[in-house]
Amino acid sequence: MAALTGSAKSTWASFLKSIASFNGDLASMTAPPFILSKTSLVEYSAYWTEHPKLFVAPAKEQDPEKRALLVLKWFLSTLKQQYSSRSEKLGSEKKPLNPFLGELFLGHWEDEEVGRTELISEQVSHHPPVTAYSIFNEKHGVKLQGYNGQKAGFASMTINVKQVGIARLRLEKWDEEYLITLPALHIEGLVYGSPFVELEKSTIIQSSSGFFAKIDYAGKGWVGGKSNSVSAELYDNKTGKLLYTISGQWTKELVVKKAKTEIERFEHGEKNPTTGLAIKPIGEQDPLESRRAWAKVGAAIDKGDYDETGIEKSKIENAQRDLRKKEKEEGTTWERRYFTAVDKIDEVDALVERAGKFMKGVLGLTPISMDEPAKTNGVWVFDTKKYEDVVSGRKAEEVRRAGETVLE
Ligand SMILES: CCC(=O)OC[C@H](C)CC[C@H]1O[C@H]2C[C@H]3[C@@H]4CC=C5C[C@@H](O)CC[C@]5(C)[C@H]4CC[C@]3(C)[C@H]2[C@@H]1C
Repeated sequence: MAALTGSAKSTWASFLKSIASFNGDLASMTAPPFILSKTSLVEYSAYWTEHPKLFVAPAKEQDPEKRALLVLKWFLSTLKQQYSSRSEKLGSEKKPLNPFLGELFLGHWEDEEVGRTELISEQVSHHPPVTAYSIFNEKHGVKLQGYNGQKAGFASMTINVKQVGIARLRLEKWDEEYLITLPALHIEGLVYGSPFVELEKSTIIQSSSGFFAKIDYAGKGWVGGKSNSVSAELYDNKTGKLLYTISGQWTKELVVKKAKTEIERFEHGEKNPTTGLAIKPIGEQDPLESRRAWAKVGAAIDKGDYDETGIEKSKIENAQRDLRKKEKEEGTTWERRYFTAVDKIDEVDALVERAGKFMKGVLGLTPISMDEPAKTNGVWVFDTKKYEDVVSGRKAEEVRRAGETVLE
């Protein structure tokens, strides 16, 4: 985005002042119009699998060590989509719409090689905002599910965001599960009115077959480093041996090494184009589906009519307030359509413990710990029974088959 001029500059300056008194809830901030996106945060779950072939590849590999490397490669390939695709498309990071409780984003990717990969994303909590998702490719038995929220702070003209929640990848064919933690990030470029995401600190991937990856993130401020730098190490839990490293920039090229020898380079962008997500035409969507629910707000944002944006947003927010009031009076709570909150997930706890032992015992690092469930109003799991009820009830197949528009 070109440097700000005129009124945009002054509104941005007052916006920056307002962030300084920021209370930690990103969604509550009223950002200047030009930074508003018409995309709701509930859509961001789709960034996990815009390369369906990479998502499914581990299921086809019978060697567990190579499978763990393929999962690491897939994970690293999602970072560019998750954290820099909006800057690339729109010129800077934008502020997503704050999803209302129960908001849905449903779609699928059709790939000639790996078939259909289904996406279900639901805003399972509004205070604090938490999105839960389930993404699965039945044909290859690959299932990703997870949930996430954000704890944000503001310091020296930077918004610091810690992600709460986890992602879990399950490979049915190998009866294998991977625990994936989420990177911390901060928003740079605020002072220029051109915000973008930089990742920081580190995350891990722990596989139930005994492989552990540690992924370190850094930006250009880092020892002569470049922006969007990443360095990952894949270990064998049993022997403690370092098997592979993958390093480079998560927005550009990554180099895979076995021990010290380079064995592969891979990158994204034109060489590895993403697959378009197919969603139902708005007219056929459920009223809770994001693009239908926010259609009038999106149209107002497209027109640049910020008064109308505000009016249409308030209609949605007031309807939500009335719903919450009614539930309170009736002593009911909103029925999540696809997800259920539980206190704990035994498989996850086992992977957290295994990772912690390896980090402390072999790597001399502070073990990871799970966020308290209260931070995300529970630990959210995809409820297959609820899903099947919806599918059978809705005969979703026929509706889905009726012409779909593939997005850009
Ligand atoms: C609140 C202040 C404000 O509006 O500033 C405007 C600026 C655009 C900066 C703040 C917004 O920046 C956006 C970046 C968003 C994250 C991007 C990617 C992901 C990964 C995804 O898997 C989960 C969600 C997450 C963490 C997004 C969370 C919301 C972020 C931080 C937006 C900020 C409001």
